[in-house]
This record gives sequence, structure tokens and C-alpha cells, in this order.
Amino acid sequence: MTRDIAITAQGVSKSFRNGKATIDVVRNLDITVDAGAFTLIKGPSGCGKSTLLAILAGLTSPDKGKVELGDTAIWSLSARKRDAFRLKNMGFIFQGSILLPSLKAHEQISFVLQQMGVPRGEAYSRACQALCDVGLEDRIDLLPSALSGGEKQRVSVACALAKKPRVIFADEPTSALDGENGERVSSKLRDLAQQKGVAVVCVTHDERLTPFADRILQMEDGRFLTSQEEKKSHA
Ligand SMILES: Nc1ncnc2c1ncn2[C@@H]1O[C@H](COP(=O)(O)OP(=O)(O)OP(=O)(O)O)[C@@H](O)[C@H]1O
Repeated sequence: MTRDIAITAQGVSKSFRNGKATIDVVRNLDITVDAGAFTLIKGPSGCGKSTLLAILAGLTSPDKGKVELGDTAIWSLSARKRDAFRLKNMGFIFQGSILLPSLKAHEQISFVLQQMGVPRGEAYSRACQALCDVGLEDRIDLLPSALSGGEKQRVSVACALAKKPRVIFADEPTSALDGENGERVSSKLRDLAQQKGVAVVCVTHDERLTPFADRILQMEDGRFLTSQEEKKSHA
């Protein structure tokens, strides 16, 4: 069976300057991500997980290397074209996702869908369906000020679902969620991968996500451990 590869990154590196010091956060890293798979990237705090995710998602430019989604090299696009490509093809679930204070839960989502060109009525029904999928059917008409932190996080999850993207990038998607809702979001992400062929790439410390993953990559000091190194580090 041939693999359906959604993302290919080759030789990706990123450093940040901290005063006079330079920190190499992502080091000459290669990764391929399959469509229809839930890929989990784990590793200690500060090892470069979020930076890598942002590079793959076209949000933080690498110093070196190439990232392709399908046959589009995202870092060769102009900023404007990259924004449009992201809007159409990617969903995001990030820690502390910001909601617009004056929009109700369903409007947060239908606003994004309409930016993508989805007609108003369809945008509304997709927004409501996605909010139901994350258990927010009785929060559809509420403003962010009336939602808890976990509910706001679920609105951003619903937004990523409603877009029906090719790829979902998630950074600690369950961090603000209790057991039941953490499980609901985790299984939704897995179902999207398995049933809709979405490539889900998730970075997390949350062990609750592990059973849902098709593939787990362990990161340390800006690179992936080989399976042998992983065994040694757990010994
Ligand atoms: N914009 C930036 N400027 C300077 N340093 C940065 C920047 N972004 C990240 N870093 C540094 O890069 C390193 C890796 O950060 P990153 O957020 O990618 O790690 P992480 O593995 O996701 O950590 P955590 O699990 O704690 O979220 C950290 O030392 C961080 O301070």
C-alpha cells in the first residue's frame, strides 16, 4: 500500500538569539507526516516542540530547510499566499487561543468559514455541528466572557474541525480540559484522522493523548530520538 504523505520537512533548523547566546532550538530535523494519522510529538519542556509545530504550520520561518504540504513548499510562498494557504488547508488548536470578545461561539467559527468563502447559511450549520461535536451545544449563543477556559479551548477545537482542513496542528489541545472533555477532544482528533483522512500533528505533555495516537515521536534538544535512544532514555 502506498503512503499518503501530507507533510514533508527536510533539514529544518531554527535558532533564537538570547542576549549574546544563540540557542539551537530545532536542529537539522526531517519529518514526514501521513494523511489519516494522528501523530504525537512528545518531549521535555523547551526541547523545541512548539517551535517545530509553528515551522510546519507556516507560522515561524525556519533558518534552513524545506517544508511541503502536499506539493506546496510553504516557505517559498509570499506571506500573503502563505496566509491564504493556511486559511484553506490548516486548522489550529493552540494553547490560550484567542477568541474575539464581541462574537458568540458560533460566530467565532462562521466568521472564519466565511473568510474561506463558505456561504453564510452553510457556515452557520457547520459551526453549530462542530460545537455539538465538542459538547458545546448549549453554549452556541454565548460570548467568550460567559465561557470557562476549557469551553473557550473547545470553541477553538470546534473551529479547527469546522474548517475541514487537510492538516490540523494542535499544541497542548487538552491542557485546559477535564477528563471527560479531554477524552472527547482526543477521540475527535483521532476520528478526524482515521475517518476523514486529516493529518493531525499534536505536541503535548498530556499522557491522556497517548492511547489515541497512531505514531509517537520523541523529541529532545531540537531533534527526534531514534527508537534505540528512546529505550535508553527510559531505562
Ligand atoms: N521567539 C523566541 N525567541 C527566543 N527564544 C524562543 C522563542 N521561541 C521559543 N524560544 C526558546 O526556544 C526553546 C524551545 O521553545 P519551545 O516553545 O519550542 O519548546 P517546547 O518543547 O514546546 O516547550 P514546552 O513543552 O514547555 O511548551 C525555549 O528555550 C524557548 O525559550
